[in-house]
Amino acid sequence: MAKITVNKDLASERAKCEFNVEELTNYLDGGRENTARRRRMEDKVLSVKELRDEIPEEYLSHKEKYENAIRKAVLFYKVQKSLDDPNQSDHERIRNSYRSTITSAIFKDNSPLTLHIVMFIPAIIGQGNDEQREYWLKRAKNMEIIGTYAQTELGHGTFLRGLETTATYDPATEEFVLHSPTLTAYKWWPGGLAHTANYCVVMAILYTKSKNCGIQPFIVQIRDEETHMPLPGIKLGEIGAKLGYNTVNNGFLGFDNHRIPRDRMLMRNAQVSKDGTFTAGANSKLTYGTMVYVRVLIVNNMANLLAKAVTIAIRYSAVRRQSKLKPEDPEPQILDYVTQQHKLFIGIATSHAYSRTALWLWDHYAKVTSELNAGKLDNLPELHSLACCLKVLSSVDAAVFVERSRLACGGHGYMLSSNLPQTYGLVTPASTFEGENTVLLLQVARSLVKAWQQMLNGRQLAPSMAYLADQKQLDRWDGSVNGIIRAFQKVARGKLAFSVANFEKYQKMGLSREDAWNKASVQLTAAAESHGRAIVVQVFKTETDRIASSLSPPLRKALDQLVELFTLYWALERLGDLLLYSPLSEVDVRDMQARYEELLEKIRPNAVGLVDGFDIRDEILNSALGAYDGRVYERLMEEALKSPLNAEPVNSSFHKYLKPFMQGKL
Ligand SMILES: CC/C=C\C/C=C\C/C=C\C/C=C\C/C=C\C/C=C\CC/C=C/C(=O)SCCNC(=O)CCNC(=O)[C@H](O)C(C)(C)COP(=O)(O)OP(=O)(O)OC[C@H]1O[C@@H](n2cnc3c(N)ncnc32)[C@H](O)[C@@H]1OP(=O)(O)O
Ligand SMILES: Cc1cc2nc3c(=O)[nH]c(=O)nc-3n(C[C@H](O)[C@H](O)[C@H](O)COP(=O)(O)OP(=O)(O)OC[C@H]3O[C@@H](n4cnc5c(N)ncnc54)[C@H](O)[C@@H]3O)c2cc1C
Repeated sequence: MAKITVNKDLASERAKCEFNVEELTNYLDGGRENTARRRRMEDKVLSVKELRDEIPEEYLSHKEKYENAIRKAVLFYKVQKSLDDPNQSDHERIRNSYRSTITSAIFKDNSPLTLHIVMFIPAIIGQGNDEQREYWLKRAKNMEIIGTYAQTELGHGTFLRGLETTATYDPATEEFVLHSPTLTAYKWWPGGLAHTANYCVVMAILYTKSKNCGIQPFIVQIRDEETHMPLPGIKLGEIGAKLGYNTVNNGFLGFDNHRIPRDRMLMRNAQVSKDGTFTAGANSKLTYGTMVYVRVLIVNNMANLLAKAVTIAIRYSAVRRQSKLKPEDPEPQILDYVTQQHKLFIGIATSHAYSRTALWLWDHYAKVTSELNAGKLDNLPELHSLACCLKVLSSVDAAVFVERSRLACGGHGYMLSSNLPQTYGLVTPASTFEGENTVLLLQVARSLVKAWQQMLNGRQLAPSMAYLADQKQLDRWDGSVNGIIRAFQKVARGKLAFSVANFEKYQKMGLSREDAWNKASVQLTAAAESHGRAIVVQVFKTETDRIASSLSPPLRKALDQLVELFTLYWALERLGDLLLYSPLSEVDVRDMQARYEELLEKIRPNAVGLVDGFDIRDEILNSALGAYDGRVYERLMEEALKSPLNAEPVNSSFHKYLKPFMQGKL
């Protein structure tokens, strides 16, 4: 194997690291064996030369990008399938894949098969009855059919009860007639819908016996299995170029009285019998289950994407030298500027916070799902609320800290060859898809207001909201991490009390419940956000304490520093709230600021070790700035030379336009 020459600054950073990087990687993976398994899988995928791009994706046309993505998606699927362990349960498979970022080595802008894996198959599992699962899952898992999840319409994404696509049952033929009555009823956005999928789960308003029976899922064939032509009565296309996700093949779909057999309604929850009788499910919101599942997965996805961005930015900051700290000294590494540490170390801590939270949430999701399967629905509302608030916080924080990582790389962060802009393109839509963030915060607020009323009625609250019933004053600020967590809970409680009071005040003033809710909604979403912050900080601390207790002291210390940094960062960001709702004094604030700065200093020697610990290979980082060897300038030039414009010394446009223009002939 060729010897790698590592940039000397990066090499000396690695020599400084106080803990064992491999131990950190094992901790993140959940054990040495998991690290080994992940690496074996990466080795195997990366050994397939055809999965690499010869021409960087960014220089392909829109059409070529899609065709290239499909070529790789098929090959990638086959390699992955050959590595699949059939003895793993679905729960284990997903949990074990939480640290896998290998998809990024193949697609800078995501795969056109994502929706098949992430939503189509889970929708069949969650919404199909036993018979339907038996038939459709086999076909979907063997990739005999490719599907997507078609819910959003041109006119409605958030408000599902406002969807316009109808599925009207015709008992004479025992068929549903799918129809898009208006342009705004067209399905719009589903990934893979344009040219990839031949089936999809369509969410439509069911009408039977002339009654609106709410939104129900239908499995609908949209293309011929042989020719791939759209079926009669189906209008399909691609929605066009976007900020990111350009290889995901998002599409539109319209129905012109398209008929499907009765057994294509996914009937795990609600059913329509042959004569058109509708039987409702135990809870109509079980139909929204696929979204809850993906919201849970998104938390982890955000942690992984942020780990990528911050790895690139930290390594670059160790290599890049700029300006002067002291006139007599050489230019320092930009990582020595405390402002740079302030920009980036929080990204490392945030990725850790959400990867711990994501695992905690996944286990909780699995527990509640098995309860739901046994007909116990009590914990569904709390799961919905948790999935909403953690999806919101993780997507907002990831977008902020990925963009901050990009900005921290100066001009070079603007280059596509840094892979930071594309990474931003992958995180930012998560604030919109699977439930627009404000809307989801309002769902969280709704559950909090309900909990508040339950508390006033002396009823027990769901565990994640139990702190609301803690009436004890926080009479002394002790500044400890646990003390700050309690203060965050007080903030959430105080903001909720304030927004409930406002909501009630507006109603007493004569506003309808709905108008009062709307008027109080800025405060309500702020309370929901604070509730989410309190949960993330607490889960990060308790899960780190629980899992890291067996680690070596130096690694334990480094992880505790990240937990403390994360806690202090948010305390300082939310000073106004803490001053309002906790006994924080000016002296305490100054103390926190000093501790925060000390922490940056303590983390500084470990910064490169911490991102090395994420163990994200160069092929996955896909970045001229972030490669392990730190050959930043050489790689930037190598990538620049790949620009098609550099293939010839004089471009033909010179002769065609520039020259005649400069000579006054044009
Ligand atoms: C298998 C995978 C394994 C490995 C992964 C491998 C490879 C992939 C690699 C990485 C991928 C990993 C992760 C994913 C990352 C990225 C994702 C990729 C692509 C994303 C593509 C995007 C897809 C989509 O966007 S699909 C469309 C999503 N749309 C939405 O989310 C719409 C949002 N709107 C709503 O949900 C609802 O309209 C609403 C806002 C909730 C309101 O609904 P409604 O009006 O009906 O309800 P009310 O407000 O009146 O509330 C009534 C009542 O119901 C309760 N409620 C609401 N929702 C739920 C629910 N879901 N569950 C339970 N209960 C619910 C609500 O709280 C109210 O209760 P109360 O009356 O008691 O107050
Ligand atoms: C990259 C990407 C991939 C996607 N993939 C899919 C897919 O595979 N399948 C699919 O079905 N959909 C998909 N979607 C669609 C996505 O789910 C919707 O965009 C999302 O649910 C938001 O709906 P909307 O676009 O209609 O926004 P809107 O609901 O119109 O939101 C616009 C604004 O109105 C505000 N607003 C709306 N309702 C309220 C309210 N009640 N109270 C306060 N404010 C409100 C929002 O906060 C926001 O500021 C995808 C979207 C993106 C960006």
